[in-house]
Amino acid sequence: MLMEKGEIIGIVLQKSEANELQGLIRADEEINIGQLLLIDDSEKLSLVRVENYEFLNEFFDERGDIAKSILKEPSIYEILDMNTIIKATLHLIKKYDHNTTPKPGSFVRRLPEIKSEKDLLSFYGIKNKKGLIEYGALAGSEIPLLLDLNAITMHVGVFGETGSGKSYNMRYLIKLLSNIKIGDKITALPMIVIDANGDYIDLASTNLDIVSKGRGWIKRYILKDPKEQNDIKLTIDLSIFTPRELSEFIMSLKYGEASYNTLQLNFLEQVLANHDSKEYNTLLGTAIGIENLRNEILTMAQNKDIGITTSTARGIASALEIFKNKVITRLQLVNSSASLTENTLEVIWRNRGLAIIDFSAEGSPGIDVLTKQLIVSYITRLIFNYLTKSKYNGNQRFLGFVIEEAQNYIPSVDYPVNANLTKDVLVTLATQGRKFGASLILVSQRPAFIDKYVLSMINTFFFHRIYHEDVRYVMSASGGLPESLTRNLTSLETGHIIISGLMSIMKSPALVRIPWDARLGSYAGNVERIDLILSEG
Ligand SMILES: Nc1ncnc2c1ncn2[C@@H]1O[C@H](COP(=O)(O)OP(=O)(O)OP(=O)(O)O)[C@@H](O)[C@H]1O
Repeated sequence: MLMEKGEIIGIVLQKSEANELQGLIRADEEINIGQLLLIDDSEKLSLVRVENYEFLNEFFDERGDIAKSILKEPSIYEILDMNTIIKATLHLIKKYDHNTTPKPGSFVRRLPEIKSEKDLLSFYGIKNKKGLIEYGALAGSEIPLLLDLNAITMHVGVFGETGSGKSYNMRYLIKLLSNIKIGDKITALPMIVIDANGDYIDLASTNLDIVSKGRGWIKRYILKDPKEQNDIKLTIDLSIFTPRELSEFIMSLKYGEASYNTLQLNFLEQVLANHDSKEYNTLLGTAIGIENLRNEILTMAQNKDIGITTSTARGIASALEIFKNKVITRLQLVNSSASLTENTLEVIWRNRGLAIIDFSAEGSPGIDVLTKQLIVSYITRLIFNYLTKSKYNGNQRFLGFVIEEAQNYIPSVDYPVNANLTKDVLVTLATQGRKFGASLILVSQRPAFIDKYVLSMINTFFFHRIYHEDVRYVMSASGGLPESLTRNLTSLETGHIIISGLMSIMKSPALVRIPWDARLGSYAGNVERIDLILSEG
């Protein structure tokens, strides 16, 4: 390694288990679990991760006189401080051009200062940065973590409790994926973002320049009249769905998921199946079409041979009325010439575009979870169809699909949402999509509520601070996150993230900090200080 080495902050005491060292570190050194440090054994360098640490003091004996006098006499803290040291467990993750375990007495150093690209390459032991993007900085240093863009199709999870910084991280990732430098060119990964709370919509308006260097097409899809230049009214084409799926959706709107009457469901399915799927947009997408369908059903109920009662038919008719009010009259969601189609995906691809589907109360007033699922299901199908057709025609395409509040679309059995419409198609996209260039980026506050099978297909994890309840689940699903790191996930600071998995060139989990950038931080989810706002005006 050619670069300068970081400052000495401690020494290695002994080797404990395989790949684990015990070390002593200065007490005034700010270290964090998951942070990387360098071990210097007479110029043989190794990289280690802080797996655990504790403060030790030679006076520590709770029954001793000194302990008692500490409580009586605060000034003794100074003496105590002088005699305190950090004992740390360090996990070996990389040896630089040697194959020996650092001996006791080796120096523990901070990570080096990186002054040039050459330093960066030698730090990571690589020849060039092709396909790699710089992300944040390894904790306790200014060294960016390098992420392998080519592993993004192995799917990504961004998990953390409310307020842990997921949206900011996602905005940062979108910024990076919108400014990918390849040679002299700046390009971008084509992306569709399901924006649950309007945290990304400014990227299509006031903060467009953050993402526009590598992109030629940036739009926000909303469910109200578009007023801004880059706004598009979202409409979808129902002919992509089966009669069963549409019937389940319509009956669920009235009765709740899985609480509908199967007789009604089956009958509606049968009636829809009698029509050509091309008719669905007029039949279900217009007030007249729905009126005709209702009449068709009520008339059929008169015919005793058909075998449904008038009350069954009325139940269906009333569900259709609710569907009309919620989805057609209010949201005007259906149109045979939909505003988002496979052709749109081709436009997104060609322009390295970004489509933000705004589900916030402002962009889509009155939208419910079921209708969000219908839309996500529709988009997932478009993506799958588009990418598979392109690949079979010899044109490999790539598309990143960011889904916030992923538990609403691919819930685990413990989560009180069924998501019949989205779950299967998203599982298919996760399993097969990677071959065709689909990259799922799932964002959630509660990874424990995401379907285990889908979670097992995620190969890169960005862990923010998570809830205690999620720890066990995360350990089993993420595969390979060491126990002490996992336990520490519940107390991570906002802005600190443990990154593990295929995209991280480190290959081993590491603690990374993402710098705060005020412009990137100005978004809907950003919580203003209540005291400051109240004191204004
Ligand atoms: N890297 C960071 N450095 C400093 N502050 C940050 C950082 N990331 C986020 N924050 C702050 O933390 C707060 C919460 O961040 P953010 O909205 O991204 O959290 P979240 O996990 O998306 O929350 P929710 O699940 O409720 O949407 C914001 O007010 C933001 O200002």
